[in-house]
Amino acid sequence: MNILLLGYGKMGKAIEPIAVERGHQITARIDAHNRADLTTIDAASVDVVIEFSSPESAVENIKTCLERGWPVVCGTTGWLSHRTEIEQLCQEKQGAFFYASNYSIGVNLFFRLNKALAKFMRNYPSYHASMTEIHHTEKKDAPSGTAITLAEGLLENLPNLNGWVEKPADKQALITSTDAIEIESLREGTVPGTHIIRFDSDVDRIEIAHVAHSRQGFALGAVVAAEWLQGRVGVFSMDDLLDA
Ligand SMILES: NC(=O)C1=CN([C@@H]2O[C@H](COP(=O)(O)OP(=O)(O)OC[C@H]3O[C@@H](n4cnc5c(N)ncnc54)[C@H](OP(=O)(O)O)[C@@H]3O)[C@@H](O)[C@H]2O)C=CC1
Ligand SMILES: O=C(O)C1=N[C@H](C(=O)O)C[C@H](O)C1
Repeated sequence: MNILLLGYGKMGKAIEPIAVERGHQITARIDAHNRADLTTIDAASVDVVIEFSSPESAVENIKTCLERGWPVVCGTTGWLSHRTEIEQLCQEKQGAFFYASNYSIGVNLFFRLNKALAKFMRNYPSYHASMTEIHHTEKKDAPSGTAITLAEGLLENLPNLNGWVEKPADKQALITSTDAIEIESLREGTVPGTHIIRFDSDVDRIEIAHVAHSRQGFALGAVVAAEWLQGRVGVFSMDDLLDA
């Protein structure tokens, strides 16, 4: 495949060697400085775009690619208030759009474990769910896209909860609102991505965690999604890929 890397920061640079190793070519590397090239590159020279840019630029980037007829694998987080708009454009253009808040297989297994645990905890209302996510200090959005997906998985399965809230930075202890999941976002060093789900009662705690050791898992997942998307039309997620 000929891949256009849209966003050539930490993720774009992690994706490139994996894509090449798997036999693909990088047609172009686009960042904020040469973004104008997106409209001039020969459309036929691109089989798929892998988009990891920034919350502020993702929507325009995706729209430009769909307008140009390019399938898009998007990993950028923090833009989902525009999701419906993008999905409608994809449908209108008969295009292909793949989105995941997290492309690593491990996190996608963890999403399923999280839902299963939530279902199990439904009958134990004395336990209250909360979450901590830890990322590197360059991360622009909070909570992480992955944390929001995890919160949605809990909310689907715990009817006594009515939403999620961000834990204020100056608050000491997590918990104890009974009807919302509190999400704590910590920014430390170069941490690639850690997510911890807790169920606390007055007497104990049940905890599950996913810890990424590097960006390799995210990058490999994005390339596999790009391969899978070839020849498909529609809007897709990791569940479509994993269950195919
Ligand atoms: N779904 C997943 O599995 C994962 C998602 N992410 C998400 O991916 C995104 C990118 O992460 P990361 O690579 O760490 O971020 P970086 O900040 O390291 O890189 C962002 C890149 O996007 C470029 N960029 C900024 N604005 C534009 C624009 N208008 N058009 C084109 N490119 C632009 C930057 O260019 P310049 O350097 O010139 O400013 C830079 O090359 C984040 O939203 C992050 O949360 C990250 C890891 C995994
Ligand atoms: O910005 C990051 O680095 C990451 N972002 C994604 C998110 O917001 O969930 C995925 C991963 O945790 C790394």
